[in-house]
Amino acid sequence: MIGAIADDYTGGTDVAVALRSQGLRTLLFFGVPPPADLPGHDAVVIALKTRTGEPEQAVAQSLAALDWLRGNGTDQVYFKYCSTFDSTPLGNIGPVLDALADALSVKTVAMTPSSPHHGRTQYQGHLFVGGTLLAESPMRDHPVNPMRDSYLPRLLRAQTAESVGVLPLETVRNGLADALSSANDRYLFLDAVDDTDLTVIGQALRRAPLVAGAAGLARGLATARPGTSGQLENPPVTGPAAVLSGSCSARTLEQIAAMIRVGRPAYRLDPVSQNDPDVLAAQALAWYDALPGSAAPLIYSSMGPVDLQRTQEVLGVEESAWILERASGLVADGLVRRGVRRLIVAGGETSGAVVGALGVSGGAVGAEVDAGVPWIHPVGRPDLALLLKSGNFGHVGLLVTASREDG
Ligand SMILES: Nc1ncnc2c1ncn2[C@@H]1O[C@H](COP(=O)(O)OP(=O)(O)OP(=O)(O)O)[C@@H](O)[C@H]1O
Ligand SMILES: O=C(O)[C@@H](O)C(=O)CO
Repeated sequence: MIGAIADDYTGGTDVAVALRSQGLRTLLFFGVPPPADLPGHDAVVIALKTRTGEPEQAVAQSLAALDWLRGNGTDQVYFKYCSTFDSTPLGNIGPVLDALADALSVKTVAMTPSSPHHGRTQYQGHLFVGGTLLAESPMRDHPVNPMRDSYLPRLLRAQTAESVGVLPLETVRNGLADALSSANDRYLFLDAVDDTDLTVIGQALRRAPLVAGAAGLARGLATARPGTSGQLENPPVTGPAAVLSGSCSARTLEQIAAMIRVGRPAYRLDPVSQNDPDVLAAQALAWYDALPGSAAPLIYSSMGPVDLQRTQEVLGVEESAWILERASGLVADGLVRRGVRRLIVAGGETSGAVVGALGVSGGAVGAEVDAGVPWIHPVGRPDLALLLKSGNFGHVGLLVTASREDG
């Protein structure tokens, strides 16, 4: 069984749907699950909220997830980080990898954030986003972890004392097995620019106890698994929809503009004018209560880099994120109590706050609305569906279409 540990919640849904797409019956948990009788499955994803915050906590939670996975029949652990390698010089990818590799006594961990389905590719150790170097993509303005370098070994070396190397594309395509067996580096970034590369890598790594990367390599590993056995099915959920966004990623901003363009009611959470998250949330819910129509509304704090910098100068990066994440959780809870049945959330951290506030411990992976964006059917809540959208995922009209009455 493949057991994946994802460092954020939207990353968890992304890797879960990648495994599912290759026929693996996949269970998704938010946080380390309690002991339970699980339905038949071929893969488990434990989504954590460890991308940002203290490295010690990220390590402790990842090791707890590892213990759970080993106790539940996992023969291959996959550490899922972001396809744009979201992290800072303090971590948390390096510290978590060090801890997992030590715990599993692994000499070399092969990895790549390449995920061609999402337009991410690795060439000569450099990460590209839609053909643009990472550091020249909109990720350079990310609110919490701006990515200002594109060379993966340098990014990881800042986070670990272990050695880091690259397998160039030519070696991946001609001589991968030899290169892997003679590798001396603790971490090895494998170039991959298309799905065939990832399938070949997945085959070569099918017995590796620990592999890391984004959804692309998880898909490659899944293709190497024999005897897959169908899907866990969930009927579609109907009922009122709402969109909640804390993502400031470029694609989310375009999706929000599309919501506003088609005339959806929209309410902006502004932490500068109100820095008490409870009041901020109460005001948004009062606005929702006064809405006349039935069109799914948008509640958002998303803003472009210039406005964002201004907010962060006033409140600080962590404080503004904390206010908005707490407010988003309260708003989500209030919306569901008011009858929202399809809740669409943009942003990984924001999704973490929402899932926590709703007390959702996990769910089945349902229909994929767009690459890496599946509906999640929370355990014990057959009347509720969540769409947790990674910041840069989805077509421009995704928020509009997913929240339509027939979405
Ligand atoms: N107006 C704002 N001012 C300051 N911080 C904000 C604002 N809006 C959102 N944030 C914070 O920015 C962070 C956005 O991260 P989040 O993970 O939710 O989105 P993302 O990075 O676009 O998504 P993903 O991680 O899926 O790529 C959150 O912590 C959120 O609270
Ligand atoms: O890999 C990605 O880009 C996403 O799954 C993600 O991690 C978003 O937070």
